[in-house]
Amino acid sequence: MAADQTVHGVPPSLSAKVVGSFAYLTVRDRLPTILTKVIDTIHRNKHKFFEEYGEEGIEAEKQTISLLSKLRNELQTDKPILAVTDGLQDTESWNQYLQRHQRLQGDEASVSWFKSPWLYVECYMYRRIQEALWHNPPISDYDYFNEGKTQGFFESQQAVMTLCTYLENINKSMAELSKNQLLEHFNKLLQVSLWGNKCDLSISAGQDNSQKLSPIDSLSSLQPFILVDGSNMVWSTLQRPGQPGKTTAGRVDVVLDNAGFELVTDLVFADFLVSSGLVREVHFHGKSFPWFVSDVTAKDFQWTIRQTMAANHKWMSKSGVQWQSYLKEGVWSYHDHPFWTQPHEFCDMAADAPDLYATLQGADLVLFKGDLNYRKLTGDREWDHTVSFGTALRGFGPAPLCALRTLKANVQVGLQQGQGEKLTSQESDWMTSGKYAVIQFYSPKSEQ
Ligand SMILES: O=P(O)(O)OC[C@@]1(O)O[C@H](CO)[C@@H](O)[C@@H]1O
Ligand SMILES: [Mn+2]
Repeated sequence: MAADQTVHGVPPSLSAKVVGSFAYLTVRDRLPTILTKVIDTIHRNKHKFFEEYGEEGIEAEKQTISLLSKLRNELQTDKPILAVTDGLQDTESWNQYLQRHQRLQGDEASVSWFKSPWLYVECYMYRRIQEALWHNPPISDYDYFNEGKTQGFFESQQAVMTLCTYLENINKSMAELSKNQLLEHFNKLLQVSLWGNKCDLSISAGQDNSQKLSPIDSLSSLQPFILVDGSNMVWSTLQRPGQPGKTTAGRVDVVLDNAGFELVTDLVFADFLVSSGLVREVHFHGKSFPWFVSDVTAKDFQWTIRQTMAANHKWMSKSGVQWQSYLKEGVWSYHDHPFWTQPHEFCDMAADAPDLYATLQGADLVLFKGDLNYRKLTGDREWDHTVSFGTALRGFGPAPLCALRTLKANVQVGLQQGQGEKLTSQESDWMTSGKYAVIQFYSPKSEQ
């Protein structure tokens, strides 16, 4: 697919080649800032590497920083995108993707940071950071974003306690709840998970943006900022009125986004789905290495549950213990397929990661958290706002799905006629401020 023109009705990819665009400002300003913070973090932890690995640790720190400084220079001087040179399992896939773009864009020189699709170069930066660590074994498994993710969790403690208390009050009266009361709690916790996505360290280039306000009390004031609300279709997808051979509750897959408070909101929602009997099992999908500053890795997932268990707060620790046992029983499971840390638009998944596509086809509902997932669902292209979500998905539809996203990039589809123009006239940055959100549902069945 040519990246910079409308072909067969598919518009161009967002790109930094458009001077002044959000993609341009991200590649010019925010990505170098994030990269510099990674370099500073590694340099600041030099003593830890020495304590743990002696001189080898010091040498590894030095070599890593030199590789990352070279990467930053490539980025800032718009050099050609280079092949990945490490031995990770997805190296071949990344280099095939590069060759695909080199064929599309004509030659190697034109596949550069400011001339290629924004989605590609932003994902590529995070993969090159991992490559630098991979080349320096003593510190290869160091998580250079860990400090920001753990700080985000600790700074949100008040909100976490409020949320776990709210969950406990629901769970202890679950048997007496009417269907309407259940629906009310469902909608509230779905929206808490939606707004948890505001806590994203990539958009803030690492600046703290933990949850300070009560996640429940602030819902009504946030309601007007939900631009598309498909909650009712999410709810009805989970009802199983005598579906042939499917009397038991279903399976929900959650494609996670950020660690910290957002992850807690996802765990609380998943707890409610199981404890209410709506859902039999939940599969969580995270990232296999540090990604977009605050995205969840396996270590973050386990750490967050352990921290919640160990909290000096009755309902937090009760929740953490429950979550640990869900994992042990297999009611919950955690997966981290390499595809989630590759640059592909999701319409490529069936071809490029058929095993993952088949896994998602086993779900009754797939929730996609956050902005990057939304960009990949819609291909990060310059769609008109009134194009339907189904059109933008371009055939991606392993199961009924719902995007829970606060808007932090200038791609948004499925709006009413005039809705985008009205928002632009009121607030020019409505697509990138993180103030607005969508609960956007799509079912492949509805298209048959
Ligand atoms: O997926 P998330 O965590 O909600 O957001 C990811 C993000 O911060 O990174 C990109 C900007 O650099 C945008 O996709 C978005 O702003
Ligand atoms: Mn993220």
